[in-house]
Amino acid sequence: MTLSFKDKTVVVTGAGGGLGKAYSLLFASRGANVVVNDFNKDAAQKIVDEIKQGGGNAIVNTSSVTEGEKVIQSAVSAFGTVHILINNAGILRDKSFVAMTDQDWDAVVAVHLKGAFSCTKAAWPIFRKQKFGRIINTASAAGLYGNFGQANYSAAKMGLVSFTKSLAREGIKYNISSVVIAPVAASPMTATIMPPEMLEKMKPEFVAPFVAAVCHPEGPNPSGRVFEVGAGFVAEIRWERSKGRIWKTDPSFTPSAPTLEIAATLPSNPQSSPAVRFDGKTVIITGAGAGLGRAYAIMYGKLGANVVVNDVSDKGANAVVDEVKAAGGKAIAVVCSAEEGEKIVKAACDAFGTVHVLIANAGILRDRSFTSMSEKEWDDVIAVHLRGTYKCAKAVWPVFRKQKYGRIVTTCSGVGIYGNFGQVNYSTAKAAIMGLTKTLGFEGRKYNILANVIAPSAGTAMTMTIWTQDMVDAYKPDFVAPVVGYLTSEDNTETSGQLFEISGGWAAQTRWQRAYGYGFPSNRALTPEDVIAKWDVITNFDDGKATHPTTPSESLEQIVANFENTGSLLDSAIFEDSEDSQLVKDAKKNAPEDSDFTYTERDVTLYNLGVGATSKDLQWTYEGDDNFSALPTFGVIPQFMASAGVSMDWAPNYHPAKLLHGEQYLSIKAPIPTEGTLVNETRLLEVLDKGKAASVTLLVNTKDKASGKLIFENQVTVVLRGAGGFGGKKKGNDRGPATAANKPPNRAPDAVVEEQTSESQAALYRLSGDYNPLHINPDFAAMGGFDKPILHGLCFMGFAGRHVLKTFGEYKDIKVRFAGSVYPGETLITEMWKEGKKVIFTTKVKERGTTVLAAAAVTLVDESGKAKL
Ligand SMILES: CCCCCCC[C@@H](O)CC(=O)SCCNC(=O)CCNC(=O)[C@H](O)C(C)(C)COP(=O)(O)OP(=O)(O)OC[C@H]1O[C@@H](n2cnc3c(N)ncnc32)[C@H](O)[C@@H]1OP(=O)(O)O
Repeated sequence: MTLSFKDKTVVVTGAGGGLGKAYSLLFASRGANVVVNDFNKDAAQKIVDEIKQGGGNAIVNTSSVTEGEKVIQSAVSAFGTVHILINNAGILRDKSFVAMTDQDWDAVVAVHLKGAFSCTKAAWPIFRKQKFGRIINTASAAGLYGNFGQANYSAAKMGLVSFTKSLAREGIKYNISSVVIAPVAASPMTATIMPPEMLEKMKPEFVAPFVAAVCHPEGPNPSGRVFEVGAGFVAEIRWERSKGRIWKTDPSFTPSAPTLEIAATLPSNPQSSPAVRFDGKTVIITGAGAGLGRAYAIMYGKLGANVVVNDVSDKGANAVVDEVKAAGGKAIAVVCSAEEGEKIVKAACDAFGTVHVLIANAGILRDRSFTSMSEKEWDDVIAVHLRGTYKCAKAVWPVFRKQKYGRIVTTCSGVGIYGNFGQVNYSTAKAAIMGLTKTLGFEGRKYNILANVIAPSAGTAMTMTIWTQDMVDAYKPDFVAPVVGYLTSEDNTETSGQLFEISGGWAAQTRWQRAYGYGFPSNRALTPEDVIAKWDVITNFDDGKATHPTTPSESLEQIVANFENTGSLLDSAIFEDSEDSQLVKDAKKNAPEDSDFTYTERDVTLYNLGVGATSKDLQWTYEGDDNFSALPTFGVIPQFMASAGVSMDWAPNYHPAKLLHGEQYLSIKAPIPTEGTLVNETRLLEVLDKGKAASVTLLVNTKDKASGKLIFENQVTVVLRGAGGFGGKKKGNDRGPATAANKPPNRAPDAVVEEQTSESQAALYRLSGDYNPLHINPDFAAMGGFDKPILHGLCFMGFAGRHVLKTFGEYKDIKVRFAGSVYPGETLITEMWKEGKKVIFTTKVKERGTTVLAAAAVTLVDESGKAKL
């Protein structure tokens, strides 16, 4: 299936370069009408020109994304409607939090959050009416995990994650999907912060196909879900919550209560000693006039704190001040919006000298379906929650830094984590707070400032309207407060940048869980169809390989590792006729994703049989034999999947049926284990242009996984017939014994062994891991120019290796050139010449007189032929 976007109109914001450009070009190439939005008219025009030259339809739009109506109207005017909106526009104003200005904060929040809101809001009625709409929002690893120097950007980007989730819930009825991606791609924006070698590997063209795949009406429809995409790597990421802990919710539930498994039926919570206290500590709580804020204030009062009770309600704040005083604490009221962070912090310092703890708790609700949500309802919620949290954190930050102590708890919500119908504004603001807090967690460490974010559920004035009385009683704010108390105490010396869900005496940690995902080869173009073909892998959390990145750099690890992924022979046409075979599936388990190779005595026996050992040689075919061992040439087996996993697709005119094994060098560094787990390190050594053919040599070091001890070194050369003539280097480097000419001396051979292979030799040998159809499938062999399937090169090398072993004893290396092919059933004649520690040999096919192994030699462990490795 080739995805077409004919008759679809796509609006791409920030499309003048980078990702936006790649989206525009890809959608246009698949037949879509594209609105190339960018404030830079020339850049946008260039892209439109390029699209038109290619026969596509596109227009320029230069409106600001905060004027979404204008952006969407341009699509309607030119093309009648809009089907797909890609909210991609973004700016960076990176600064450490201490140096960040309100302008830096506001500009980033405006372009990313308000811009996405505004464009989506304008497209929404059109999507609803036509019952089709696809929205792509652009987050970032900085948003998912927080990032040093990006408090503004992390907040905005994380806000978009929940924006997407809430839109997904609202859009489902109208076939409007929204998906959020955290892309890693080179763009004019990232060019300022990444080295050129990395940028080269992170082409925006590796992100665009994913976006096209999920926007297509027949593509996967992962609405509300989050994906990390870059450098050919794609993985879904989702929330994962610990089972958590439950406390008995009686008066013993204090910040000093250690965790318990099951509490309700247990005695009161034991207390830590010394008990957590806040004597002499000043705690600011915003929105403390009622509900959660009030419960916190009273708890801190009881524990001896100076409490700064902030609220917009004069009455509420003063009543709580009285309650705190009654509970034993000192308190003042600061009546103002949480957005007036400086004022609150100044009042705290004036009254108590400094501040030690900030609980950013103030919030409002302006719930409304997205269709009816006004811009004011959006702005007000973002202002109180997000800007309020930012302003208070910002004001308290220099105080905390100076005294090298500070504890912050900010307030998210289950809605911010999971999204909710009718709360697009609230969920966005709440998630953005999470992004901000994670960044504060990073930036604060050095100054002993710990910042955590909580998602509490409690019966408050805000939830009263939607909860039953039973629920309100069971989920008292008092049952959230002790966890907040602990997190902001001196007892917490470690936990920072974390998210906790807390409710009714229960608390759990929530973190990202990322599917292991799929790495597409980073050396060839990715298509939307490729993405769809691997969808199950991209979204598989259940294969035991999911990861838990916690920082942007941990997130990048797999993405950067994919730079080296040049594809797999197993994924290319070479094995395509065996696609459904269980053998191939099993083989794939070993490589190339992880290059481990685990084997048992059964595998050793199977190999030995595959290269001609029989039940007459019990040491090779019976694991119960005292001398049971692998033949030395078994050393080519553990590395096979790793080297076969290197794609050759980049070679000009490459055809898998035309690939032949050209040479093999194996050096045995240690006695060969008869079972175990080895690990392979593969590296490209050489690509030569031999005129008609290309020759490619790889080096694979195979080590014992547990000890790291080197067991084998292999050098593998393949000849790609028909893939030469690309103007490459013709002569290779001298690689010592791996390239030695090994000419037989001018005398009759010292020994000769003759042995017939069986008709089923290749069928047996392939079970050791080389499932190349060239050796079993007559049609595939015909494509390669053979009348019938040929024997594996490594199989007849194994025969010859056994001939030398039987005649002259153990060797520590072997090198051969595959000079001709062998058909299963043919007779091999190995002629050998002993030259000191070396045995030079050649192998011929008796029936045709053809030399099939040339320039071949082994180095004996010892000249006597008796010594073992
Ligand atoms: C990374 C992947 C991991 C491994 C995957 C392996 C998958 C397996 O399933 C594949 C197999 O097992 S295939 C079976 C075993 N191999 C064969 O049957 C190939 C036999 N060899 C031939 O047919 C020819 O030698 C042939 C066709 C190879 C060359 O013959 P000609 O074209 O006639 O070459 P010639 O004119 O003599 O020489 C041209 C230049 O090529 C070099 N050369 C020749 N034979 C070579 C060989 N076997 N290996 C490497 N280089 C070779 C010559 O030196 C010459 O180079 P220059 O011009 O610089 O002197």
